[in-house]
Amino acid sequence: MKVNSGLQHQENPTNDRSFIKATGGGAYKFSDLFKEKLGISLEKEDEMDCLVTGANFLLKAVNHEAFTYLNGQKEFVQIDHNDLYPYLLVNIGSGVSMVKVDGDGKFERVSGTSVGGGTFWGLGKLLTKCQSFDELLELSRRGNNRVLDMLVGDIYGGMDYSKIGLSSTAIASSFGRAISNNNELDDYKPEDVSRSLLRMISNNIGQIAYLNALRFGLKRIFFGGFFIRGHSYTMDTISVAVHFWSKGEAKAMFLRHEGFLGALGAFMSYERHSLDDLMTNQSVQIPVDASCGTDTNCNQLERDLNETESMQCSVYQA
Ligand SMILES: Nc1ncnc2c1ncn2[C@@H]1O[C@H](COP(=O)(O)OP(=O)(O)OP(=O)(O)O)[C@@H](O)[C@H]1O
Ligand SMILES: CC(C)(CO)[C@@H](O)C(=O)NCCC(=O)O
Repeated sequence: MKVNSGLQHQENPTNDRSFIKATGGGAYKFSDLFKEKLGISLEKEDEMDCLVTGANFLLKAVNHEAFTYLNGQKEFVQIDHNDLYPYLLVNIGSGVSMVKVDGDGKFERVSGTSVGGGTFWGLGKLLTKCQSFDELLELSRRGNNRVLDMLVGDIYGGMDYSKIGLSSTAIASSFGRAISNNNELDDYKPEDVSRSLLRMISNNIGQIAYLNALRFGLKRIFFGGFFIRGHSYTMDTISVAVHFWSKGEAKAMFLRHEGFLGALGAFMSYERHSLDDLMTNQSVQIPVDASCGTDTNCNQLERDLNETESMQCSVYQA
C-alpha cells in the first residue's frame, strides 16, 4: 500500500474524523485495521491513476529525475516537458503493470506480468532460505549466474551463434545448467541462485516492456516500482534486455523516486479533490511510503535524496 504523508484532520464535534489518502491493494486490505487501531479512515485513490500522476509530476517537476544505466554508468536524461508523451511506464511491484501514458490523466494499462518483484522475493526466499529482501539482493550482488544459467556457448561448444545474433555468453536457458548434472539445490551457492533469479526476472520484464513499446510505437520506457531500489545489477539487466531486443534502438530509463510514484500520486489527489479546503502552511518532505519503515536501503535512498535534491510539499490541514 502507498500512503501519503499528509494527514487531514477535520475538527467537527459531530463528525470528528482523520483521514489519509491511500492507494494500491493495501488501501482496501488494511482499511478496517487503520480505522480500528488508529481511528484513521483511508481515502482510496485508484492505483493506476496515482502511478501516472506521480510519474508525470516527477518527470516534469524534478530536474534529473530520469536516467539511463548501462555498465554501471548513470546518465541523467533531460526531459523536454513539451515532448514527454507518449511514454511507457513500467511499474515493478509484486506484479508488473505496463501503462501507456498519453498525458495528464490520459493513460491505458496495456500489459502486465505476474512475474515481478514478488516472484523474485518469493522464489528467492524458498530457494535460498534468506530472511529478507535486502539479504536476497545482497546475495545476488555476490553471485555468478553462469553457474546455473545455460549459455549459448554451453550449447554451441563455446561458439557464438552469430547468424541469429547470439553471442556465446548470452543466456540460452535460465537455470538450464541445473539439469545437466545430479546436483541438488544444496549443492549451489545461494548467491548464484539469487543472481540467476534476478537476471531471469529482470530480463523478462525488460523484454516484455520493449515489445509493448514496439507495439504502440513508444520511444521512451520509464521503469519504476519498489522492486528496483536503485540496485545496479537489476537496472543493468533491464537495460541490457531493452538494448538487446531493440537492437540498440531503445533505452531503458529509470526514475530516481522509483518506489514512490503511487504515494506521490495519492498525495497529489488532495489537490484534485479538496481544493476548496486547501490551506498550505506546513512543509514536509516527500516521498513517504508505508513499506519503507525499517528498510536500510530505503533509509539510504532517503539520505541520497536529502543530500541531493529533496522536494518540499505542502500538507493541507483543514
Ligand atoms: N524491503 C523490502 N521488503 C520486501 N520487498 C521489497 C523490499 N524492497 C523491495 N522489495 C520489492 O518490492 C516488491 C513489492 O513492491 P511494492 O510494494 O511496490 O508492490 P505491491 O504494492 O505489493 O505490488 P503491486 O504493485 O503489484 O500491487 C517486493 O515484491 C520486492 O520485490
Ligand atoms: C494486480 C496489480 C495491478 C496490483 O498492483 C499488480 O500486481 C499487477 O499488475 N500484476 C500483474 C498482473 C498481470 O497483468 O498479469
